Amino acid sequence: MEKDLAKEKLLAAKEAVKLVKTNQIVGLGSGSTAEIAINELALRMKNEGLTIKGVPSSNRTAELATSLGIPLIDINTIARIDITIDGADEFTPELFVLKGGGGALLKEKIVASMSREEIIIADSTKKVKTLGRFTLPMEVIPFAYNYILHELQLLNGFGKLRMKNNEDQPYITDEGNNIIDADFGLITDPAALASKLKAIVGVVEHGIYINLATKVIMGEGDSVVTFGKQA
Ligand SMILES: O=C[C@H](O)[C@H](O)[C@H](O)COP(=O)(O)O
Repeated sequence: MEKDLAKEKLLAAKEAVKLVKTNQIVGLGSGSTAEIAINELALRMKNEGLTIKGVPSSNRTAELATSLGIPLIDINTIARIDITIDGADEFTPELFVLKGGGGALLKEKIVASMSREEIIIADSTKKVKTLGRFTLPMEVIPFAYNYILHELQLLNGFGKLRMKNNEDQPYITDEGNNIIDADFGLITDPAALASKLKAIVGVVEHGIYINLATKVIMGEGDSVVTFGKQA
């Protein structure tokens, strides 16, 4: 039977949004699954009087949250975020996560790093045994992209500069950088790869999350499955 991914995303989003308490500062993720959660948050505000302040992880998310009446707070005026709900391109049951398919990984990772709880929500196609089925997005300084593409080859990887949809121009992130999508095959040692990538000059950030996600909530069929310590 074909999976109903929209339903699985909605189930995961609803479950995650139940964890949000009134007066919390809430990190707002990016991407199609996170956007469902943002809509659900707005519904709880309207129906239950939930009061929150949101920290958006992308310009697009900021626009969506504002259009739904979710008040935002400047990330540089706060020390911590109580809870963040975000999507993922892949995750493992051990809570390694790969993100950045939508190009928002840098701000998402900053928001995640400031969050006491980082809740990843996903449909069941996102669960993998080992990261690497999806290419690994990396945010890079435009001046350095060609150098970085060569350095990735020395790590037995293959990178490609992401282009804008239907255009001959490189994709530009919210922070004015480029994205390289890198293929390393299956990533059997995410920590080792992560530190090698961070050591390349010009790499701003990569999409591997290690010790950042506190819980993954996955929709599967008609129910949700939770991964993580508090599962
Ligand atoms: O840059 C994009 C983000 O990391 C997204 O959270 C990720 O790509 C998953 O997006 P979606 O929920 O649309 O599959």
